[in-house]
Amino acid sequence: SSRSKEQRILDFVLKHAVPGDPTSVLNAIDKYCSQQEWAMNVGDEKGLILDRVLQEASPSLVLELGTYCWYSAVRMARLLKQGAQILTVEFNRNNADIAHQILQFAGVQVLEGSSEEVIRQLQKKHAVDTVDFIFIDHWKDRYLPDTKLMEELGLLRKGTVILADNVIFPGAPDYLQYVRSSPKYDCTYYPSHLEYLDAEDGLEKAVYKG
Ligand SMILES: O=C(NC/C=C/[C@H]1O[C@@H](n2cnc(C(F)(F)F)c2)[C@H](O)[C@@H]1O)c1cc([N+](=O)[O-])cc(O)c1O
Ligand SMILES: [Mg+2]
Repeated sequence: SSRSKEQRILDFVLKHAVPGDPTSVLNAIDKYCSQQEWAMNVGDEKGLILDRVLQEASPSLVLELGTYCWYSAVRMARLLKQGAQILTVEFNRNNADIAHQILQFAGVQVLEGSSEEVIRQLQKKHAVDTVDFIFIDHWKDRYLPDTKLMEELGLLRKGTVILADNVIFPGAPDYLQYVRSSPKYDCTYYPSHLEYLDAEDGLEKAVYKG
């Protein structure tokens, strides 16, 4: 029996998507979450902005904070160049377990962090030097502390792109204020709407100037 909403999303994907076809996985999740049960995926409207900003950056290493049901990991991985990788961070095991099946189903390969400490372990455990593209979509009060931590650990290089979801709703006001007023970032706001709803939301791109 399906216990959680996330399990029901997985069931719908396994039933309606085409194995190895990541776009069909995205379409299935968007269909389910817009018609049956809302869920906090970045969604198709903001997803198109994510697609464009990601392709423009053409990253070799992507870090995602906040895996949830792997919608954005699948969305990004389907556009990566050969050999590029995604490190996505999720610490709520059942989310990660449920969604892991979605990932394999979509034929997408990503490394998976398992705790908030992953950021500290990136350089040692994952042999990461610097990150090229970061998609931040986890707890909104963690956006700023985690960005500052990545700065302090030297994970950002000149040109690293940080794209943050939900800067309007639920909002990350301290993060927005910080990147927009810091001389270390060039910021661009992309207006959009909350996934599957009409409420205003948007993505903020902050390019690290090194
Ligand atoms: O709260 C929202 N998102 C929070 C998302 C949270 C997800 O990120 C994981 N995480 C938390 N910390 C880490 C890390 F990285 F530290 F390990 C990973 C959590 O386990 C959860 O799966 C949200 C809410 C709304 N909404 O409309 O309410 C709309 C949205 O698009 C949203 O993203
Ligand atoms: Mg979000």
